[in-house]
Amino acid sequence: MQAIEARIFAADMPVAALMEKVALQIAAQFQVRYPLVDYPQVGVLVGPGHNGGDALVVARELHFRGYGVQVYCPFERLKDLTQSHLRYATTLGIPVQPHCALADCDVWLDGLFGFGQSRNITGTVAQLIDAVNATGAPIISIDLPSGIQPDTGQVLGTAIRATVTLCLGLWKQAFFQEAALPALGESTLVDFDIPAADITAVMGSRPLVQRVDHRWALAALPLQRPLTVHKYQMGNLLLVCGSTRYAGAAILAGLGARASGVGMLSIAVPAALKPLLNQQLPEALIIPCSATATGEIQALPASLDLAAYSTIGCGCGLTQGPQAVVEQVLAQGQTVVLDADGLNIVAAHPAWLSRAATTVLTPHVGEFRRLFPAIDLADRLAAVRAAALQSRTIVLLKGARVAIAAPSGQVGVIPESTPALARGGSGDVLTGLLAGLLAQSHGADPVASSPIEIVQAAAWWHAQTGRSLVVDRTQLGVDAETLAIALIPALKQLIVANSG
Ligand SMILES: NC(=O)C1=CN([C@@H]2O[C@H](COP(=O)(O)OP(=O)(O)OC[C@H]3O[C@@H](n4cnc5c(N)ncnc54)[C@H](OP(=O)(O)O)[C@@H]3O)[C@@H](O)[C@H]2O)[C@@H](O)CC1
Ligand SMILES: Nc1ncnc2c1ncn2[C@@H]1O[C@H](COP(=O)(O)OP(=O)(O)O)[C@@H](O)[C@H]1O
Ligand SMILES: [K+]
Repeated sequence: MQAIEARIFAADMPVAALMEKVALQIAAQFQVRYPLVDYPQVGVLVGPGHNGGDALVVARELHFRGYGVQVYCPFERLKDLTQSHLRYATTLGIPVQPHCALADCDVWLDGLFGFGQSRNITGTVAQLIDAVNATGAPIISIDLPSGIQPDTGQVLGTAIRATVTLCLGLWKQAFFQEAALPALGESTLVDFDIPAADITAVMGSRPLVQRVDHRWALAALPLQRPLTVHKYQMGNLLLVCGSTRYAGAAILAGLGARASGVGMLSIAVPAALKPLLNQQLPEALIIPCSATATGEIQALPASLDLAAYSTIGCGCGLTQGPQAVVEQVLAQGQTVVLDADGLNIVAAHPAWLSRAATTVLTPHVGEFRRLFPAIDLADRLAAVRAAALQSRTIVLLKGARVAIAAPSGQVGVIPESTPALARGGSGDVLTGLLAGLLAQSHGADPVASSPIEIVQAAAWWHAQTGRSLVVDRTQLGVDAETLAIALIPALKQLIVANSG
């Protein structure tokens, strides 16, 4: 944004005019959300840079509209434009205080720091932030909550916990980092007509980090089958999963795969699980495998032709016993999705990931650390990209903001999700779902989506299904089986809601 802004100013857009244009929009949104009758007293936090300048323009507008405005500015040196706005506010009679003796305010406007923040916040400024947070009144942050590092989302010592954040122009990366989530509140983008040419000049035609939205995701799903297909052209998926100890993981991955619409589903499990799997998934071909005394897969049947499958999903509920099975699967020439114990096994054998075909790894943070111990997770987006580049695989990092990176360095983020998904088994559903979708992309459709687009679509669909279940069933009601069964009705709703 700094580079884009520099281009706009170099093209002679006056800095003050851009600030005015943006801040008037913020003032308008402020008045809609916090009308004068209910929120007559406004506290405005002003920083030394242009974030503070924005805040002062809003303060001036709110003053003219009849709000009681109190400005807090704990800085002596301000940028020139910010200083001008402060002088004018003072001449209008708006009270300005340096620090923390806070008046009773009904709502706060946070204009301390925006995208120019990088240093730790200390002293009076930190005290001011903590004191405002402690008031319990709503806080609107301009651009970013002050104290949030714009790229990594890390808290710089302390941070405003915003009720609403109005992000200006383009989403800053912090909005997709888990570290920032508690500070962001409801986040909205304020568009101020950045010329597309300036964005492209700085970011290229395709930004390296992108939000996965409904347009991308729905376009990547195989919603229209060719009229004359047969089942093997709509994906032939093999799941290798389960153990006596973790039988449910195999069922949940199977239910996820069912929702993908895959043409043919086979599931290799320890022989003892076959009746259970048959009962739960009557459409699937259950392949009984020899088992160890502790109920883990010992070996895949010698007669099983792994090359016949378009995709293999491996790892859910496997335990760490079947190492040779994971090695055998990765030695095949088709797309492999590796999850859970498949990841834990491969962490000790990274060379197995050197393969020509597509590999998708779906670690949560713990599995990620075992797989990529040298990669720092403080910046999740940078970390997932580094992992994809290092392993030459597609890496899906699970969590509150799922991030998916391809070996090209491209990263997609799922911006909306729900903590209701933080529950055993919901990852197994995702693995089955995305493996089933990937299997279909090797079918009859000549304009199939790329693997990363499909993985992103699966993660988006999974998260959206969680969100829609919360609406019907509260955050307590999103167990993994319910999630798997809800995938299709939720997809229907998503298609209807986003059509036209
Ligand atoms: N293009 C756009 O999107 C538009 C942008 N606009 C607005 O401009 C904002 C960016 O403005 P900005 O560049 O002046 O940076 P901003 O964040 O206000 O402050 C940086 C100042 O804070 C200081 N400072 C930093 N950390 C500190 C600390 N811990 N403790 C103490 N001081 C600290 C830092 O000092 P320095 O590090 O340089 O010593 C510097 O003086 C942007 O977020 C948006 O609100 C709109 O007006 C128009 C459209
Ligand atoms: N706080 C959260 N908010 C949103 N989604 C979450 C959160 N925590 C976990 N998830 C999602 O829930 C799923 C959990 O997967 P995983 O940890 O593999 O569970 P399991 O192995 O038990 O199935 C992942 O899709 C992950 O992204
Ligand atoms: K701010």
